[in-house]
Amino acid sequence: MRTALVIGTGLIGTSAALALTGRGVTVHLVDHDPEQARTAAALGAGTDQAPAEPVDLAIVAAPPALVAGVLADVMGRRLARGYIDVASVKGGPRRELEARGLDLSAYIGTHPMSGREKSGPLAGTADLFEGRPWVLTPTRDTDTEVLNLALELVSHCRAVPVVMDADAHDRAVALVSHMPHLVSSMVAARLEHAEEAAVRLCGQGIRDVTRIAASDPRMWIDILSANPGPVADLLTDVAADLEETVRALRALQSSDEDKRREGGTGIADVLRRGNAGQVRVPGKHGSAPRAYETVAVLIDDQPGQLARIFADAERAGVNVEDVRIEHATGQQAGLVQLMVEPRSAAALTAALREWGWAIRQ
Ligand SMILES: NC(=O)c1ccc[n+]([C@@H]2O[C@H](COP(=O)([O-])OP(=O)(O)OC[C@H]3O[C@@H](n4cnc5c(N)ncnc54)[C@H](O)[C@@H]3O)[C@@H](O)[C@H]2O)c1
Ligand SMILES: O=C(O)C(=O)C[C@]1(C(=O)O)C=C[C@@H](O)C=C1
Repeated sequence: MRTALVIGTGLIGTSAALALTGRGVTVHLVDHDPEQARTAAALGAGTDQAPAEPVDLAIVAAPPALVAGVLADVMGRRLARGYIDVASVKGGPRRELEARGLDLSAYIGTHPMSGREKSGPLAGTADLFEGRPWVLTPTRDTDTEVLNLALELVSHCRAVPVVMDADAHDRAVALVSHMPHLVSSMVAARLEHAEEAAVRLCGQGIRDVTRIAASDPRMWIDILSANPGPVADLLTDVAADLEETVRALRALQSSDEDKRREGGTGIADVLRRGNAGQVRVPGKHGSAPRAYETVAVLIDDQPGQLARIFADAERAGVNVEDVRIEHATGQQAGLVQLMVEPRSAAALTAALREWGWAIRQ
């Protein structure tokens, strides 16, 4: 691929454009708000000048409800050899395009399974998709050349291509993205009117559970409106679990010993099933989750501290597999948790301690 056109230069469009530009592709950027395209261009994602001739691949990264209309427009103007969108839902946009009577041989619906709770070009990063699944939904009518262009994009973004049927995709993301998003919002909603004395105690647990609740509601209304059935079915199952759990907790309040035992069994059951589901969440690069050991380092909230820790880990010959940072409330300090292979943990701890880092258990 030599040239691409990104339409919608928000978080996803800018991230893809940054990755493509980094691999030598000439990327043209357009947005319904020209200021967003200018910002993406200023970040090094490409040029906001229109292409003089059709590009190899047009990537539509507009909000889900607008995707079919934008695609129909760019396909009608023959702006590219191949067309993809990156919307979080796949069945609806395809049906809308079919209803418009368009020839869809040059189109593939796609969905990178990576994002952030932040929107706009400033949130974009070239490595956003690295190691993440990127779903492609070709049909038997799809041009091979267009499928190859889409695969090249996925490869430039260092993502992992996964081919699926559009409706199967929508059912799958209802489980792994859309239902969890609503549950996160519902947990976060409990905090809206909570007492400050409670809210100030927020630790990492609630941060993990509520991060995605900070996402743009307009985008999520589009997503959920395009996939209501599968999400409602899953929430019905969650509601049944909630009911069981409330019953078990009430039983734990009982003065009757048998009832308390029953309650304990009910709670243990939901926690056990949670463990069993959680271990199925794939680890980094889609591989099976691995047990890493954590080396925890207390740092001052000063510029450059993180870069120095990573440089020291490299100096110690240890690969950091994952990292998590906890900011201590009201203090200029943070706890950096470096996840490493168990066999490297002792060596890294010793090296960092020797080089003056404050190691915490
Ligand atoms: N945010 C995520 O985590 C995530 C992850 C994977 C896929 N997606 C999908 O990617 C797409 C973009 O999401 P985002 O998070 O980048 O949103 P965003 O709000 O950051 O960016 C969307 C951009 O589209 C522009 N836009 C709106 N209408 C347009 C139009 N008619 N023509 C051209 N541009 C238009 C907006 O001005 C904005 O710059 C959505 O379809 C979303 O479902 C999002
Ligand atoms: O990590 C996040 O912030 C996301 O919400 C990303 C996430 C997800 O659910 O994994 C959200 C919606 C997208 O369609 C794809 C990815």
